[in-house]
Parts: sequence; structure tokens; C-alpha cells
Amino acid sequence: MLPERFIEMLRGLRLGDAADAIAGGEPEVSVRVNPRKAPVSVENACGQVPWCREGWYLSERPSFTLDPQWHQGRYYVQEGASMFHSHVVRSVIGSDPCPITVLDACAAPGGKTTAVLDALPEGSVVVANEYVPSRAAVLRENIIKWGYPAVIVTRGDTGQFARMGEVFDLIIGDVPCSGEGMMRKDSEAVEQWSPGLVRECAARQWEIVTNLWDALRPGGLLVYSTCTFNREENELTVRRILDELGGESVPVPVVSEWGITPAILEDGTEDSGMHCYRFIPGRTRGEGLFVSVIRKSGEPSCMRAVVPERRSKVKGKAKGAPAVPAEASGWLSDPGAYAVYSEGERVSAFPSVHMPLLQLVRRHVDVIHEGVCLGTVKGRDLVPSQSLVMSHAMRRDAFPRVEVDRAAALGYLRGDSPVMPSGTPRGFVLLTYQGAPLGMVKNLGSRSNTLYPQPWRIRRM
Ligand SMILES: C[S@@+](CC[C@H](N)C(=O)[O-])C[C@H]1O[C@@H](n2cnc3c(N)ncnc32)[C@H](O)[C@@H]1O
Repeated sequence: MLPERFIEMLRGLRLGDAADAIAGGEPEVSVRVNPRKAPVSVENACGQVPWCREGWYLSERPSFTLDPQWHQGRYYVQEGASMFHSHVVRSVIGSDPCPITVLDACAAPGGKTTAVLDALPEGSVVVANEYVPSRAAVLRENIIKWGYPAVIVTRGDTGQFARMGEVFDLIIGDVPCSGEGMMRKDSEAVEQWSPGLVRECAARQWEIVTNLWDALRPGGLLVYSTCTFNREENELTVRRILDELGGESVPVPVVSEWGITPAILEDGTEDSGMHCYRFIPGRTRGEGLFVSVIRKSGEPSCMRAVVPERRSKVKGKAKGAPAVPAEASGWLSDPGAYAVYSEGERVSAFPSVHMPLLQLVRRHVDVIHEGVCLGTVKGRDLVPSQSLVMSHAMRRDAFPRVEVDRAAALGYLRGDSPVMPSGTPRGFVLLTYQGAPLGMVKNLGSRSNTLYPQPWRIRRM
């Protein structure tokens, strides 16, 4: 049962017809495939998500946990409306192949970040931030599995980004909201809803937006989004950005068959002065979503890599830093493009051209992952990490490979250490499933030791 005052609000927006769809009906299941990883065989695929070339609706929900492809980061489970961000980013960036610097400010669990990553020009760099620590850990895992090396994952408050100055060409502000659009998926959203919650959320959103505005470069773009329907958290916030911060509303091309609803005025009529895109269940295939793109005034031609192109000396050769094991760079397909450095036992790689950005981010906010963790020094070994296995940056023939079937892959994902076929060299071996990297073992001959991270394992019932 939806709250009466909520239904009243929907009627005021002339969205009364959507109340039934919002209250009930089965949400659709959909996945977005990773275009940089091995092709996916998606079971039950029954049609493409119209606004996302990588998105597929499924006729029924399979057990994703029991599909090794999901653990390999070859697809992401995401509801259809949220995939609109990939279309938005592709549209507003246009055909300019110039790399850009992106902040996804409220990023966990990583749905929008991974969608946006696939829409960016080659060479772009993304900072994915999350405020809630437990959610930041999930974000880190999903980013590592997606495999794009030019990503920094941070745990912090948007105020910390404001203090960095005007650094980002594009900021995704998928802000915390009252979650009205998630009501049919999440009964808590119904229980927690009240007009007071809407006011509280709108106040917090304004604080986040003003912080993000300070971090946006002149001419840069803010993609503001919520998964709620009321105007306070949507049109009224965008109106304030335009009026008080001096932004310019940017149109996104859409197709009428998608069923997207434009900006709504207080009396329920359409607002033609603002470009807003509302996904309303029953009208559009997906859950509730509101998106609007706002440009900060200034010269848009400065949508260029933020970092001055000077040679960075940050390699791990800083005074007192441990030496980098010789084999580390050899595990990368293009070692010349990376700074490779040691911090304690950890050996990492990050695109050299973006090292000054990493340094700047580190001065302001807690970095919990960057680039590729190549491995950890243990005794005489550099033990390759799962971050390397998942990364597009790993050299294809860096390790001997052993292909496993689905049963063995699931056993490995549960923590088993498979016995290697005879003739497999001793030492580190990469297990593959359907030809794509799954994880590492250390082959000792008569047995092997799994290197699959404990927290990522499928729990045994
Ligand atoms: C709508 S969710 C983000 C969903 C994510 N963009 C995705 O597509 O997977 C909003 C996120 O903002 C985080 N958050 C909460 N308070 C915040 C704050 N004060 N500043 C920034 N983010 C906050 C929440 O923990 C939540 O993960």
C-alpha cells in the first residue's frame, strides 16, 4: 500500500495513472554486458534495452551468483532505466574523442560508474566516490571486476572534492533521495517515505550539488539524477542550479517510443524551459528515474584531460619506498603507459598521464583503490592479485593458462583449490572460464593454492 499523501502528490503531477504500476507489478530484470571483456552468453535474454547498446532485458531472473561470467565482470545486473546514463554521456560528449576527467560522486554500488566508463572517450579517467564505508567496499569490488584501469575509488564526502578546485569535466551526481521510484522493488522505501523525508533529502541534495559545482570545470557538465518522483528533489533542485548557480540546461536526444516524460511544472503541465528526463513505471520500461544535465558557464573547449602533461616522477622511487619487483611491469600489456610503484607490500600500476590527478585526489580524500593492484610481495614472491586478473591492462600471456568448466569454476569461486592438469608448469597459473580470466592459483604440482580473495567467495550453504 502506498502512503495516501504520496498518491496525492502523484495526482498533482498528473502521474496518478502510474500509481498502480508504482505500487505493484514485477520489476523487470536486466543486465548490461561489459564491451571490453569476452562476449557473454546471457540466458533468457528477451530484447535489448532501447537506450543502451549493452543492455538486455531477461525473461526471468537466473541465479547470478551461480554464473561465473558475473564474477568475471563480464556483465553487471542493472535495472533498465539506470542504463540511460550511458546514453546521456555518449550524447553530451558527442563525437569528440578527447579524454576527459570524470567524478561519480555518489557511486556505490557502481551501476552508473560502470555504465559511464563504457561511454567515455579512450584515455579518460574516473574518480568513483562513496560516502558510506560498507558501500564503498562493494563499489571497489565492482570497479575492480569491470576491469578499466584508469579509475580511482574513494571514500569521502563531496565537500572534500569541492576543496580540490575546478578539476572535473563531467560530474555524475546520482544523489541519495527518498527513493519513490524504487517502491515496487523495495518495501523499505514505502515504509520510510514521508513529506519530511522528501524535505530532508532535498536539503542534502542541495548541499551535495553546491559542493560538486565547485569541483566542476568552467564549461563542464553535471549529470544530476535521482530515483524519485516528487518535484522538490527533481525540477526544483535543477531550477535552483540554473537560477542560483548560473547553469545552463542541456538537451539529450531521446526517441518518443521510449516513453520518457519531460519536466513537470507544479500544476502537472510540462516545463519546456528545462531539459529533464523522467522514467515512470508503466510508461517507460524500468523503475523510476529522473535525469537532467546542466552545463557550468565557461568555455566548453576546456573538456580536456585535467592533468598538465608533465612527466610525473611518482613511481615508487620516492625516498624510502620499497623497490618494485622486476616482473611486475611485465604483467602489463602496455607497461610504458603506466607508473608502477610499491607501497608497503603492495605493487600497483596507474596510467602515468593521470598520476598528478591521483596525487591531488590523495591529498583530499581517502583512496581505497586505484588503477591495478598488480600483486603483493610475500617473501621472494610477487603474488599476482585478483585486480590484475580482472583488468584489461593484464598482458594476455603473462601467465600459463588452464581452462576450467562451469563446475570447476564455481568450486574455485567457493574457495576450492583445483588440481592442475599434468604438465602444467609450477608457479602462478591463470584459470580461465570460456577463455576469459577467472582467477589465479599457485600450482605446487600435486596440489594448488587458490589466490581468490576470501571476501569475494561464494558462501557455502
Ligand atoms: C542513488 S545511490 C547511488 C547509486 C549508484 N550511483 C549506482 O548507480 O550504482 C546514492 C549513494 O549516495 C550515497 N550517499 C549518502 N549520503 C551521501 C552524502 N552525504 N554524500 C555523497 N553520497 C552520499 C549513498 O550511500 C548511496 O550509495
